[in-house]
Amino acid sequence: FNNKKKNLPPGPPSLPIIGNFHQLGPLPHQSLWKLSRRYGPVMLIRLGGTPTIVISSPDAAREALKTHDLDSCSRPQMVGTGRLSYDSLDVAFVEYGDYWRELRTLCVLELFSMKRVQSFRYIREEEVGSMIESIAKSAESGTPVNMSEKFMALTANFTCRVAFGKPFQGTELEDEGFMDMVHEGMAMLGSFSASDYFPQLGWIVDRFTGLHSRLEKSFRNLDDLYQKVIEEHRNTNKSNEGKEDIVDVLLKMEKDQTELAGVRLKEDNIKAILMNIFLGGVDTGAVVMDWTMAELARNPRVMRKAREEIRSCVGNKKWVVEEDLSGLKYLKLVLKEVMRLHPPGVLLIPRETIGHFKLSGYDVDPKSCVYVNAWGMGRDPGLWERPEEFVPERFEDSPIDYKGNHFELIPFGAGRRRCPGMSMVMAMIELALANVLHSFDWELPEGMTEGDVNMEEGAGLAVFKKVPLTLLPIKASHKIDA
Ligand code: HEM
Repeated sequence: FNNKKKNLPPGPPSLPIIGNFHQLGPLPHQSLWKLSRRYGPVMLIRLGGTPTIVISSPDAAREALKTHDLDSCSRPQMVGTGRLSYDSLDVAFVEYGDYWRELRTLCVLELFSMKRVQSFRYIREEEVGSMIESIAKSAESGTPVNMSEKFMALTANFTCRVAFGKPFQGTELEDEGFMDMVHEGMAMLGSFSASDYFPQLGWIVDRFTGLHSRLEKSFRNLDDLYQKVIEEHRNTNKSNEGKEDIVDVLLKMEKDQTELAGVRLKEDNIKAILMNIFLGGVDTGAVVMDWTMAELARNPRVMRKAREEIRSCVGNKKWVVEEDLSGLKYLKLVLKEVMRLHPPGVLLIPRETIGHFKLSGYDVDPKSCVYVNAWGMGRDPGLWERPEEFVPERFEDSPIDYKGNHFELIPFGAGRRRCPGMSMVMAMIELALANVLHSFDWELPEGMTEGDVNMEEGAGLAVFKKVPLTLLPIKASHKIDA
């Protein structure tokens, strides 16, 4: 009766019990985009018993994430995210409240501040340097490079050094299977657990399908890893003025008896924050670089133009350094175009509504789940000319950027839950790509043409290239000073 009085958003009919689950398919962002072409930019579906609003237009996204920011800024509490965040002690998946507000402030001011990003500059330069040197070996022997692997190792090394003070490659982190743990953790965060949607009986399904034990195993592996690193930090009396890693900062806060929402910060809070850094930072940065090189390999004109800009700006210097980056205008346009076509978090991180509000004239109830289809908006022919084509010039005289103010391009989200790691990750991505293009010319492996570059997407919390990208590096023909 109540629903009859409400003006609910349109949406596809749903089945009893499962709702619209059967319509999600292996790549839900693509299926939801197709459905929203039919039902409109504010669409209501049901996932099990959860009403879910799917937003697919910049106007509706602005309304939800800016006008009604406070009403839509919580997160749904899920089994996977709850377990891996030590019962919601993290910043990304915890529901809205005092704890989130205080932890978020701490992240913005302390952990991911510009000052902190700058303090990690030497790590970015060293890690990009070692990646370029390892690619140079393949160039010398004429061997194609698996770029997807290279970028993943780069972001993993960078993130481990930033957080733990040591890289992942060549340390026990590599031997203990750190990368597998991160990927499994990402899979668990992105998994659809039956308990989330069918509270009464879902747990039986989760036990039957093995999801429950997989999640427990993933939690235990990650927990052991954090524990070891925390103990190592406690046991070494290092004086690392100016070279503090994130664990150092968090342990200092614990020692200073820092409180979050009236509760003292403890080991579990530290571990939950580390989870956000690893599971938020490793895959996302790597997939952006991977998609960039794939698009450049398919579009030699763009590759040439980006490379020429870098080389004319940097000249004969061996390395592109951070001071050079502000001059690389075209590279920045290339990255906007990559974020348009390949935002890693295709549906952002789901929100949960707190209060009732009207969205484009429709009623949205509290406790509804909200997905924003950033991927769909990036490919909407009503918003972009020839949307499937890779044309960085479209941003040339446009004010649009990806920082959360232009709702047609929001790979980092918008509003109060916008990504706090943006500056940290973009500094790494720009430096790495600029050096990759400066040091080498890139060719497709023998027998391949531009049209053969596979652009299929693989399902995951960060949507990756299904087929890894392999390219042949040729040492740059221009003279580079040693
Ligand atoms: C290209 C790389 C990245 C992309 C595309 C990305 C994207 C996103 C998105 C879409 C959200 C949700 C925003 C919203 O709900 O409006 C988010 C949240 C978040 N991201 Fe990122 N992210 C990236 C890298 C990182 C890195 C490197 C870190 C940490 C070092 C990080 C930490 C976080 C955290 C902690 C949140 C939760 C914020 C909150 O709920 O208050 N992200 N990110």
